[in-house]
Amino acid sequence: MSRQTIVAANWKMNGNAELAAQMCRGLNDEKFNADQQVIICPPAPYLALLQANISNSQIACGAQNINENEKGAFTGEISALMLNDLQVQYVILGHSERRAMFHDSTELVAEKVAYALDSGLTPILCIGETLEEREDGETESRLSYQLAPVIAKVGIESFKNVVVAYEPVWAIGTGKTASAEIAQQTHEFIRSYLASFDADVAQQVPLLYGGSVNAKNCEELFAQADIDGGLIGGASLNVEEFKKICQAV
Ligand SMILES: O=C[C@H](O)COP(=O)(O)O
Repeated sequence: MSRQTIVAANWKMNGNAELAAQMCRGLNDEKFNADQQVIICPPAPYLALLQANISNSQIACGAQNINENEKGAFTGEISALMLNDLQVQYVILGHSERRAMFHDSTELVAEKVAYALDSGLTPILCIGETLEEREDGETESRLSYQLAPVIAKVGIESFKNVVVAYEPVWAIGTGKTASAEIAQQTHEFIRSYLASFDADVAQQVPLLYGGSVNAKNCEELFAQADIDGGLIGGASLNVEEFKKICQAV
């Protein structure tokens, strides 16, 4: 079955109003494949600016995180309702930087995914192993450990509205991409793990690869059977390079 292909930009804490304007100018007139979605996830202050200036119906915006509460005294946080207000459709959850630096535990990520889904947002759920875990042969157990609480919380049916991004921590921002073979093997495992809950749902979930993807290595990665696109960090800060990546999927 054919799945939606997605190229998502995660600017992390980078970019400015000028990059937002350049990105809109550069991408609005691009022609993408019929089933393709492009998602730009800037820092929250630039969401409204991008939303207002994107005119291509295949480009959507995403946030990089939400709080698991509806509203209240949570200084510095943003809520799903605020994203609804701006008509933002996607939200990255469980990124390894948030798990490592901001204490987003697997249970908290599951809560955030549940809250995002309840609010009509589409979560881009990030999972991935460290280099040590890979070398110790723990990749699969780590990935299932990260997926299991989310499946337990929201149910496998809800994964029809979830995008999963596999991002090996050792490949993020390091210039060391997983080889296409390793990435495919791992994506195949993720799909088979989801299939152990529901085979039909597993076939529908877009699985993105993230970790030092650039205009040179993306084609081989995107050609793999279980890689449905990418979550792009550093290379998404350059409009021309990001365009090439979008065209390669
Ligand atoms: O969310 C994006 C990933 O962390 C990948 O970042 P990167 O492309 O800079 O390695």
